[in-house]
Amino acid sequence: MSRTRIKICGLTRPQDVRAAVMAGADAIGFVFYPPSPRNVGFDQAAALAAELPPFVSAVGLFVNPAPAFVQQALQQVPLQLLQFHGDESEVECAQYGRPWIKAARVRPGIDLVEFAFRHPGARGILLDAFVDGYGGGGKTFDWSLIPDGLSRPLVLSGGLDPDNVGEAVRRIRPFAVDVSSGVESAKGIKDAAKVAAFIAGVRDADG
Ligand SMILES: O=C(O)c1ccccc1N[C@@H]1O[C@H](COP(=O)(O)O)[C@@H](O)[C@H]1O
Repeated sequence: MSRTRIKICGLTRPQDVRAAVMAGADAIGFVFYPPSPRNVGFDQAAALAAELPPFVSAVGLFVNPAPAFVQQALQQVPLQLLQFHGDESEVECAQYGRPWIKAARVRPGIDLVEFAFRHPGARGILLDAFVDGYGGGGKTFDWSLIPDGLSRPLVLSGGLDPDNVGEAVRRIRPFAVDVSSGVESAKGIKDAAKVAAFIAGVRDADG
């Protein structure tokens, strides 16, 4: 069984970056979306990214961004991956020439096979619950809506936490999991014990 990759998203403080790294996170996420309570500025994200050791990736999360905004982020912050969490098209996501993943906001009726087909350049398809405000809502979705054989690495997110992530990994066997709300004490403030418990839950399920 391969090791499920783990991204901890919405980091705003250096101590939270260190806690995620110490607990074994593979990637951390910076939210570049001003309406989010987890939004960070480019200078702030660059300082946080400087805390990262080798082989831990920095992911930039965007929601329907203006191209100049993404270009500026790329100039100031060493991002290994872009995460598009809005209504961006394949062309809009691909224009930066960087690896990217695309979030689908899952609710009954969505055709995830067709969604993946519409984003052939995405390195992975991230599945999140359909919530107001595009994401980070701490809400799970009906995992039975996930089709077999999505033909792309699947990143499972949406309302994951230390209590349910083991079941999620055992049932879905995603390539990776992504969490924000479920490891927080307040929005944008990570709880080191919850981060450690979340990662332990994934590792336990990996077997
Ligand atoms: O974290 C945010 O504030 C956010 C804002 C806008 C779009 C996405 C956002 N976060 C992503 O949402 C999912 C689910 O988060 P949660 O664990 O349910 O809180 C996750 O992929 C975050 O990266």
